[in-house]
Formats: sequence, structure tokens, C-alpha cells
Amino acid sequence: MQLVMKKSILPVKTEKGSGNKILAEEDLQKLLKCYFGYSEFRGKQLQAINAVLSGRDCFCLMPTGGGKSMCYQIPAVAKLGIVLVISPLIALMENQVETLRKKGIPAEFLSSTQAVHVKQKIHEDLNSGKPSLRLLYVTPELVATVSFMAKLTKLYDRGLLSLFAVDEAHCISSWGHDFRPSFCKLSSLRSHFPGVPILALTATAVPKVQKDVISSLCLHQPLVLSASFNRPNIYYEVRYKDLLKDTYADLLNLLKSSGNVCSIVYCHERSTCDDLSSHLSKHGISSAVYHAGLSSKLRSTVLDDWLSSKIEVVVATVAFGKRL
Ligand SMILES: Nc1ncnc2c1ncn2[C@@H]1O[C@H](COP(=O)(O)OP(=O)(O)OP(=O)(O)O)[C@@H](O)[C@H]1O
Repeated sequence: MQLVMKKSILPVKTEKGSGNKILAEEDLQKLLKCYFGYSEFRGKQLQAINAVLSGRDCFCLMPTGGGKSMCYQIPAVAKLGIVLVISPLIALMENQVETLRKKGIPAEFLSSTQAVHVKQKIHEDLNSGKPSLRLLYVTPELVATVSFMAKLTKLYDRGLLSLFAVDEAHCISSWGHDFRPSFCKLSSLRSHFPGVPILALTATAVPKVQKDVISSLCLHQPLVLSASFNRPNIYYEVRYKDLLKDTYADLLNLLKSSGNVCSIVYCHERSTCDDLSSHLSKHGISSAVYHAGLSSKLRSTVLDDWLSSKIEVVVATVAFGKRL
């Protein structure tokens, strides 16, 4: 097979009889290099990618930052059609879409935060004979609407739905720490769109949750992948607050001695975030707060400023990890 390494969708070959498209490992590696600049797949990425490209469901358990997104981003460029990514985290969608577009991969997200004319353009593309989109990020709430299901049905009937990727899939389980009722409606994806593989992704390792995700999403004999949660590059140190004379002073020293690195300080309460952030700013460390009490616009600005190193420290509640 001839690979065209320009930023265009690659030709794919068909596995005889199955109707599924397959690419050799080296071709997938070329895609990884071409679009993302990485030479090797990490951990279980390749297995997950191969599973969904061959039409098989997959449950993928990887730690935060383990590279889960690649498991659906590579299929999006390797296979014709649209990958629908269902995520509860609007800030994460915005962030990923921006990154993908910079890499020349057509991606969009649909959410309540978007302007009407932007949504219209996306719908026009989806309705066109040949949509240019490769990845569409949506919330589970949108998937639950009749009008969006009708749009998906049209795409499905034209053979344009290549994969459903359910990010933060533990949210479907009432045993999980982050249960979201809207996720329960996702079971209809399997009944409405048989034959479209489903990739469930999570960093929540509890076996009860895993079983629940698999049965709630009606995954059919999924490939279950579980990556190691050991992160040898991370150094852990516990300091007991009760044993410190002045917690804020200790933290300030730690941040100053760490040099110019991006840091996150998690606090239990929003008021502590506000208090600590102004303390750090007063003492020469640029910081901002991030919690669910801020507007989504402000939260996006803080995330952008932190990612671009405009600010050194984000003082946040768990809303930051969940990117609420
Ligand atoms: N094969 C790879 N080689 C090197 N870096 C990679 C590879 N795959 C992914 N990455 C990088 O690892 C980082 C984390 O990836 P990603 O955001 O997909 O993790 P994640 O598992 O989705 O994390 P989270 O649970 O926070 O959503 C990204 O910067 C991504 O570009």
C-alpha cells in the first residue's frame, strides 16, 4: 500500500470479507509521526487502536495523562468517517479540538457554550454529502436529544460513523465517584447504531465500575486493556500540615525553589483557593484560581494562561482535574 504522508486522509485497504479497514502497524506509526510527531505508541495504545479499527469494542483503562486520546485520534485519521467523542468536560473538548486543528485534523465540538453560527456551520458540514470532519466532540446531554440522534442516524445510514469514543466512561456507573445520569442514555448508541465500535476510556480502576461500564454501554466482547498506573517519572512527598509552622510559607518556599515550573495546588474549598492565590501573587508568584464557581469563560482563560505558561500556578478545587 502506498502511503501519502501529506496532511491528508490516508488510503486504507479492506480486510477481505469483513468490510473493516485495516492498516499495518508501520502505517499507523507513520500516522502517529506525521500528525503528532511521536515515534512510538505508548503502553496499550496500539492494541486499542487495532481493536477499534477492526470493528471491535474496547474498554481502555489508563492513568491520567497516559495517552487515552490517541486511541481514538489515530483511528480518526486512519479510517474514513467520523469519530464521535463523548465527553463531559467542555474545557477538555475545546482544548483537544484546538490542538487537533493546529495539526491539520478537522475537528469540532458542539456544546451550549458555542455561538449559533458556529453550530450551524458544523451541522451544514455533517449534512453535506462529504463531511470534512474527522472528529466531533459532544456532551452526553446532546447525545440524549432526539434531534442529535436523528443527525447521527443520517450519518450512520450513509456509513459515516466510524467510532464512538466515550471519554471518562466511569461517569456511567453509579458505583463511580463521578456518576452522571446523562451517561446512562448512551446505551442507546449500541441499539441505534449496531456495528459501530465503542471505545470506553477511563482512569478509574475499580473492577465494579469496569463491569458496570461494559454492561451499561452494551459493549460486545470488548478487548479489555489495562495500563500500569505506576508513574516512575513522578516523585511523591507527603508533608503533614499539622507539623508545619506556616503552611503558606512552606508552600511558597517549595514553589520558589522548584524554579519556573507550571504547578497546580489543590484545595478542598473555593475560599481557600482565593485566599492562597492572592497570597502567592502578593509574594511574587503569578497564580490564578480555578473552581466551579467561576464562569466557563474565565475557567477557559485560566486553563489557557496556565498551559501557555502565562501564569505559573493554578490554585484549584477538584473541578480542575475534572475540567468542569
Ligand atoms: N505515543 C505517545 N508518545 C508520546 N506522547 C504521547 C503519546 N500519546 C500521547 N502522548 C501525549 O501524552 C499526553 C497525554 O495524553 P492524553 O491527554 O491523551 O492523556 P489522557 O490519558 O487522555 O489523560 P486524561 O486522563 O487527563 O484525559 C499528551 O500530551 C499527548 O500528546
